[in-house]
Amino acid sequence: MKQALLIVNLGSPDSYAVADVRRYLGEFLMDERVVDFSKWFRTFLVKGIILNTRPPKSAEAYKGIWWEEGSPLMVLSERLKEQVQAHSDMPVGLGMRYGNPSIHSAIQKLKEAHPDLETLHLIPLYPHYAMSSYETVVVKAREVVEAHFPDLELLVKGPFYDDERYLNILANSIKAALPEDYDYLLFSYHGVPERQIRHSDVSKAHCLRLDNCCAKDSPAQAFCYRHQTLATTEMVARQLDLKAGTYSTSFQSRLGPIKWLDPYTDKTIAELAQKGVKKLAVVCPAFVSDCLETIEEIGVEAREIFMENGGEDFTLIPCLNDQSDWAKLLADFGTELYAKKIETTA
Ligand SMILES: C=CC1=C(C)c2cc3[nH]c(cc4nc(cc5[nH]c(cc1n2)c(C)c5CCC(=O)O)C(CCC(=O)O)=C4C)c(C)c3C=C
Ligand SMILES: [Fe+2]
Ligand SMILES: [Fe+2]
Repeated sequence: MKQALLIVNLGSPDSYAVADVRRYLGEFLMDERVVDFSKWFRTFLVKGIILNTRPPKSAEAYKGIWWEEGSPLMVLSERLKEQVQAHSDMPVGLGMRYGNPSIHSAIQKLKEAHPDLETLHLIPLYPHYAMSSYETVVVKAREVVEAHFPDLELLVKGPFYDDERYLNILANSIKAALPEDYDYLLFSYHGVPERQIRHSDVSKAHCLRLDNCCAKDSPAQAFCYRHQTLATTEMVARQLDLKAGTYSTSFQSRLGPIKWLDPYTDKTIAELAQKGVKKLAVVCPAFVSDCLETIEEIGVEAREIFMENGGEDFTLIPCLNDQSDWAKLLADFGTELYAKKIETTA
């Protein structure tokens, strides 16, 4: 078999032990595309402050969501890989940007099983472009291939937030999980610092520099997480025939005192409850697998905020996880031709 498909997700700690969580957070947050300050300031912030304070709290949160087989993100990614394999003629591998199995070990495994491997189709498991998610996977995979597998051709799938098939699958999965009777649907995406949106703007004149930038056509949109998430909400809302005023977008999971994309999910949920929304549903389309950020931050913390502010019924819509139509789409992405060069802002 000369071609293989590699799907790559974010990764989780090996266990919820504090030492494993510290190691994982260290690798994650020392990534220059995640904490994008100068090396000395990143080192001071991450190694000097965050790794001395955050791991016990994060470990406790991981413990609360951990399954018998492991971290939900890992288990669901593994199940997804199996499903994709069931729909694909190519061998399918699974790698994680941080932690295990690394991208290197995933490619190694494919190469060992298929020594004649010539072409690797890489699909970062992120629908949207962000330097801290999609871009860092692509850059890492290129580094690994260049350093260890120089004869391997690497073809990269671009962000697929606007692919009609993906949007159909997402809309249908939301429809299937929405209660018959609900008041409001919130689209909550993982946040990113606003400085990262400006950094990824190739024109350096558009994103968060013009009023209403994300609604204005620009080459910057190919790399603008804010544009791509807002567009996802609108395209899904159209498919679900949602009425204005019954849905909106917010951003979750911020870290530290700098400005992240707003509106923030926690504040939005409190405000919705205070304004009289009683039955709220939340979907998290930046995540393709349920994980700490969906199960705990939305399923537990956001639910509490909603109830404390007068809400009555809270539904967390599951991620696409290992559902068959989604796995088939990934297999189809793998067999389609991605010979065009995928640019990054790197
Ligand atoms: C500067 C910090 C962070 C940026 C920027 C960031 C972007 C980003 N992250 C995801 C997806 C996931 N993040 C997850 C967990 C997580 N994220 C951060 C920080 C940043 N993320 C931290 C510190 C953590 C760990 C948990 C914690 O301590 O709170 C996860 C879940 C992982 C799991 O094991 O379940 C995902 C998935 C995206 C898509 C993104 C940019 C768009
Ligand atoms: Fe994150
Ligand atoms: Fe934008």
